[in-house]
Amino acid sequence: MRMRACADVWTDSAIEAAQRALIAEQLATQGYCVIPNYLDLAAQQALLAEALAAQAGGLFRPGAVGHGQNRQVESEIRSMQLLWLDAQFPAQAAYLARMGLLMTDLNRRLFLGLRSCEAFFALYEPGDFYRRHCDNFLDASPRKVTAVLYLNADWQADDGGELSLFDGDGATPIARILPQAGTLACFLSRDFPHEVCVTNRQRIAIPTWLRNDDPTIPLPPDVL
Ligand SMILES: O=C(O)CCC(=O)C(=O)O
Ligand SMILES: [Fe+2]
Repeated sequence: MRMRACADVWTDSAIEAAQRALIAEQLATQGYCVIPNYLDLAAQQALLAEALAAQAGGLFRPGAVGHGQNRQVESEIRSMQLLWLDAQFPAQAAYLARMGLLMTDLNRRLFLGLRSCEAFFALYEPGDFYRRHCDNFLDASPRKVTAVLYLNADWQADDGGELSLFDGDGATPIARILPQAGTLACFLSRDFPHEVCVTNRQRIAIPTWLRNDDPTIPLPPDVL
């Protein structure tokens, strides 16, 4: 039993290290990557259970777009609900810890200077969408890398809800990613305008930003 446990631990961390190396390589060469099965089934299901419990508790709030006085709930741009991750819950803590390891590795390989991470559950009900936008407009934002983890089992092409990535001028489609449970989509925040197409079924994701600002300066609680 001990041998077995050790082997499992070794295998898991070797897979994670290989995933981190692949993410770094593809961010360096093409600016984005898509990793199916980034999380194993148990970890996916634990995160989904925490998200659904929060939804049942009425903890999600409508998404808003913009900053400060321009901040608004803009249903033309985005229609969804969100809840910031909370490390008091074990599956969320494990996910954030894994993002911490990814940041460290990306810094070592690509010198990105990543220092903090923010992540939220995003809940899209049928008919919801997020029109084309950029997570880091004109490099003014500390968000350097966007990672999005999906939690939706058995997603089919006609369920809609794809993440579409566009080239820098926002005109040419580069990739369409199904929000399949366990898949991680990762891209340089400044370089890829993107949109969430209208979804035909409930769609839950964890958008995550890896940032290069100081984690000791608290983020305003409602900036998105
Ligand atoms: O859920 C996704 O696929 C992407 C979400 C997104 O672009 C965002 O929240 O900024
Ligand atoms: Fe985005």
